[in-house]
Amino acid sequence: MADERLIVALDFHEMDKVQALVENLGDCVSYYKVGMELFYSVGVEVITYLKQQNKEVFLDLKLHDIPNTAARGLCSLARLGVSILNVHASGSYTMMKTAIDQLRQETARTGIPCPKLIAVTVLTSIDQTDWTAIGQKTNIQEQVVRLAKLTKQAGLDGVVASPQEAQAIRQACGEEFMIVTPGVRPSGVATNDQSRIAVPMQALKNGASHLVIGRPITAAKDPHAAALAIIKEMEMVR
Ligand SMILES: O=c1ccn([C@@H]2O[C@H](COP(=O)(O)O)[C@@H](O)[C@H]2O)c(=O)[nH]1
Repeated sequence: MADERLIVALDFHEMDKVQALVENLGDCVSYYKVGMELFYSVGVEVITYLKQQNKEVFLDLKLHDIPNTAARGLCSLARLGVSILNVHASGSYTMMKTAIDQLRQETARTGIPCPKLIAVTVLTSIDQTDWTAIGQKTNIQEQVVRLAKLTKQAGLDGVVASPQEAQAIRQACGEEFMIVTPGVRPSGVATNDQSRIAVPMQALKNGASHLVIGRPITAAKDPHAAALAIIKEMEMVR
């Protein structure tokens, strides 16, 4: 049976690959993430398909723009009926506050269910070398916690962060705050371009509310078996 804390990233650009994977995983996965590759290739069709399959959708387009543009973009995306949308926290407190206020007003006005809005802190692919090269002087964890607190103050529902920072965010932002963690790799599986990683059990122990996992499932020889093994590991932490 599905563990609602697992979100599988559908990083494909063809609908037939999406359909094959969703059929293969069946009832063991109830939540999918649609990112730029898939949405820019296929568009709304993939959201319609996943909702027809009774799946929840995290539409991961990571908006990063001036407050009005980001907020209006989110209001347009909310019409798709997805469960989670996101922005970059580095877009500023003002952008996040404008975004959540307008999203709540617009969904209340139109009767559309309001999606959760979360903010990306520091991408899980970024390591200390990348971090220093873009001119950052603080350590990554301090910056992640700073952005998580700002996200909470702006009124958003949670953040995207690495499992390595989940414990510090949980302490700073409380039990109700969503902590969605990509950068999850079962033991012995390729890390690919991820840097700040943890195994599924550790991510949950650190306080993650949801795990986003793509290639360890989608690129596995047997995706169904890979998903079941991850779910079994996750079930050890409740
Ligand atoms: O900081 C971030 C934000 C988003 N992602 C997304 O999560 C998945 C991870 O896929 P894997 O194949 O498990 O690495 C991917 O869609 C990213 O765009 C992230 O990895 N890190």
